[in-house]
Amino acid sequence: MTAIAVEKLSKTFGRVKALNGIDLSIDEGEMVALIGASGSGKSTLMRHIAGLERGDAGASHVRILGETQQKGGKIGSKARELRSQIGVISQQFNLVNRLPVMINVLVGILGRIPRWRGTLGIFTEAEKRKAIEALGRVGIPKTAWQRASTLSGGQQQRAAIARVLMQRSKILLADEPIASLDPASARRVMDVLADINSREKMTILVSLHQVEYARVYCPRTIALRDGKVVYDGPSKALSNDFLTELYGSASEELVLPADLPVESAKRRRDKPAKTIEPNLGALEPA
Ligand SMILES: Nc1ncnc2c1ncn2[C@@H]1O[C@H](COP(=O)(O)OP(=O)(O)OP(=O)(O)O)[C@@H](O)[C@H]1O
Repeated sequence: MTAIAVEKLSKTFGRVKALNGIDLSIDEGEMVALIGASGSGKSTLMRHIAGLERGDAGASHVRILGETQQKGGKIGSKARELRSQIGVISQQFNLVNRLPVMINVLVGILGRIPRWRGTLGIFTEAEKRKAIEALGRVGIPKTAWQRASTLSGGQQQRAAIARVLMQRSKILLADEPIASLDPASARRVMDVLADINSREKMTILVSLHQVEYARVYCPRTIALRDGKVVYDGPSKALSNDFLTELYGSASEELVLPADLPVESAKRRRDKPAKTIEPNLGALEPA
């Protein structure tokens, strides 16, 4: 089934045409990179797919899992329901710093439990166990009772991914998830995304500045320039020469990190990731 289908989507902010007739289709279970220089429209496209923004009036149509999310600049009647099928992570992590990691992860189920329970922060033992499992899945089960603010950037991003796992959404939109991370943390986050994609079959669209990560982790890349799709195809076909030609002077924005050990990252991706089993007894609050 098609997870994300975008037709003729345009978005104008004042005089800026942020999106200019975008057409794309992503099947369920794909992991696709979205690349482009700063200002090319990546975040704007993500926000439209997430249902957070309406496109210009016209012939546009955005469908999520076969259902209309917006059409001709109007939000569809199923949009709210569809929103729960889309998990979003971003460069900013969006965790509540003063709360324990566990509570931040449990926020992922708020859409599925009675509102009063969410408001009072009352979660069942089974829900808490699931949250710890999700933290185990992203490799940081022992951080469950730490304040979110005490985690490193890479750990915070993995906690944000655990929250999406709790949400049980079918699609994950990751808007520059590794932009503020050092290379080692960035690789760990990308490993986790690749693992979730292969094991949960979660559809992932991940925007990246660093083309090398797209090459290593995503079989397919969609490239934007000035709000238009200028490339949609296999990531391995994206040579530096091709990108320099495609982007001209803007290709400097797509710097390839020299220190990404491509081969070892590939080996890691091919190898099934280890799940760290949580030690529940050791994780009770002090
Ligand atoms: N809310 C807004 N109001 C006005 N202009 C906007 C708004 N959001 C985006 N834009 C403009 O739309 C264009 C695309 O922006 P967008 O943030 O989508 O690019 P991007 O590819 O995600 O860039 P970056 O890699 O720097 O995050 C830019 O020219 C930006 O200034």
